[in-house]
Amino acid sequence: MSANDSLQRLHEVIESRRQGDPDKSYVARLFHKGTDAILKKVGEEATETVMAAKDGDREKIVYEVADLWFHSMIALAHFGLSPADVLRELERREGLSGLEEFAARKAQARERQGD
Ligand SMILES: N=c1c2ncn([C@@H]3O[C@H](COP(=O)(O)OP(=O)(O)OP(=O)(O)O)[C@@H](O)[C@H]3O)c2ncn1[C@@H]1O[C@H](COP(=O)(O)O)[C@@H](O)[C@H]1O
Repeated sequence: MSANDSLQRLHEVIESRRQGDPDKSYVARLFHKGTDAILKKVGEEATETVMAAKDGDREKIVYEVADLWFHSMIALAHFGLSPADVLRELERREGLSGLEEFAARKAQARERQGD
């Protein structure tokens, strides 16, 4: 089973909870609470990831990144998106140097300011 398949399977479980019972499903509960609650969890898990990394705790980093990915996937689904959309964007960037992309973006911004 590839990483893509695992993410897609989790996405399908998340989607299946959209109209679920908030008393029986954590995902359904978060969908029910809405945008702010979902984004708050993404923020919390990102912070916890940073804290685990600052501690250099490799096991905790994996645990917190799993929480972060999971809650980010709920956020994606909430906005009608899926992991496939993110993977497509990462594939689009393949072979594109981050530094070159940054320089091109800066040049574009300078051109816009000159307009
Ligand atoms: N991968 C996960 C997953 N990761 C984390 N969590 C839950 O996310 C919650 C929030 O994590 P926290 O660390 O913040 O825990 P907390 O301290 O209880 O939360 P707070 O009080 O801080 O808000 C916890 O209750 C975790 O159990 C998850 N809950 C569900 N899944 C997947 O989603 C599927 C559907 O879950 P249900 O919707 O509950 O059926 C499951 O089968 C799993 O595959």
